[in-house]
Amino acid sequence: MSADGLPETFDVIVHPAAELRGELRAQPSKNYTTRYLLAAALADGESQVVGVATSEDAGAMLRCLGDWGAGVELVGGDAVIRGFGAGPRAGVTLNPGNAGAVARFLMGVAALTTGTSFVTDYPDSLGRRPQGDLLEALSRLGARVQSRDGMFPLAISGPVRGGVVEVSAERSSQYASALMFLGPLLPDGLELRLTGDIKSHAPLRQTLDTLAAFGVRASASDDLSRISIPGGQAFRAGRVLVPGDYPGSAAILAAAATRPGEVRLSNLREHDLQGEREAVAVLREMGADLTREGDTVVVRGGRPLRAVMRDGDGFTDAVQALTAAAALAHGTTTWENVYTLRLKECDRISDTRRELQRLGLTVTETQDSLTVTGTPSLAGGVTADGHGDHRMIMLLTVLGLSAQAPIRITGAHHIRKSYPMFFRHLESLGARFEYPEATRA
Ligand SMILES: O=C(O)C1=C[C@@H](OP(=O)(O)O)[C@@H](O)[C@H](O)C1
Ligand SMILES: C=C(OP(=O)(O)O)C(=O)O
Repeated sequence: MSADGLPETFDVIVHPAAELRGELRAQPSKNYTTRYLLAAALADGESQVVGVATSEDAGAMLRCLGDWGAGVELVGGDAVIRGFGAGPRAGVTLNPGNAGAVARFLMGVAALTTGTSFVTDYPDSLGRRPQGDLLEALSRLGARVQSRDGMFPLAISGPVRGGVVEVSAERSSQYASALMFLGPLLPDGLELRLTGDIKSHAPLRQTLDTLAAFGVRASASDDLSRISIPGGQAFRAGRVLVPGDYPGSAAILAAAATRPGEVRLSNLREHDLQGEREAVAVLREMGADLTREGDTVVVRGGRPLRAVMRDGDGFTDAVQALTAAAALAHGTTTWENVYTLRLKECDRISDTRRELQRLGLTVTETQDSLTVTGTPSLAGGVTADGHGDHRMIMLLTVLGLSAQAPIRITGAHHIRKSYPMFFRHLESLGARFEYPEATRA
């Protein structure tokens, strides 16, 4: 049994829910947890990260930082980190599990060491995601890199001095974020030139925000194509509070909007750099009744929804949750500029099309867009593949709550990558699930 009281691996059977009603506190942000933990480890001295996520990705970051020599202690819901400053241990093999952001951020910092190796126990997911753009930038800075065609397993050795370097931001913003954690600790700092059509601006701003929270100076052009980080700086140990998580909460909001009832979701601050905050506005544009009372979003669900047409890049980790709402709306929704969804835990364009078609929906895709025609009456009664992807599992779960017959989702334990209490949270709102033995690894 895990902390959520569920078996180690399981499928989930989602039963239709007549209504969802109650109050929840949004879980801690995934993106801020990973950033604050890393920044705390890069500081000399002891930092307190208050209210850290308990997901597998947070666990992966804690494990890797410990392996590199940081002191890691969990006290209640907080992490107390004794940092290694600019000196992570050399000759260590890190395993970031299936956590893309964790892997990339650590790969950047690895250039401080005289050798760090990276392996993953998710060869079919993280093992297939591209790392070449970051490896290229590191090697241009003078690091020695080895990889399997730009993918895991890989090895990185410094030291490097810094200077001007280009990095592509077309496939992921995580490569540039990785270099932003490295830059302040290099003698010459980094002058980053982000090339290509820059994707995921919001996480880049979260990285800048994190540097500032740890006393690191950095400046960026408005379009983020130039980021300047003076060298010879130190991360300043301190106490930081992790805000609520918008990407995971987007799935709760979508569920609440598509079922009758009333759900209050707290711990979602209005002024926040998480791009997935936009899920609130998108659901409103679809016709859902969402109001805000301070940090609480109140959803009065069950109103008919209508399709929208949106550039989805600004809220990349909420696209799948919002696709569930779109699949239950009148009309045809298109998410444009979402090519990078193909490079996440699964191909979130083609795999999503396949799963929605299996549920009887009309879905089309282009290289960088996904289009779904909604139906107010979803039959259900099928088994859908979770593709080992937490956000696919969230999407299918939201649909199951509105279907006429139960939906089984395979490999549903992968929800723990980012939102271990997802099913428990929905149960507290009145949803009903069964957790049979997993039929997918
Ligand atoms: O920097 C981060 O923490 C993240 C950046 C985004 O990735 P991309 O930059 O690859 O879009 C996002 O999808 C991921 O979940 C977390
Ligand atoms: C893509 C995601 O995470 P990562 O890139 O960190 O694996 C996500 O959380 O949806």
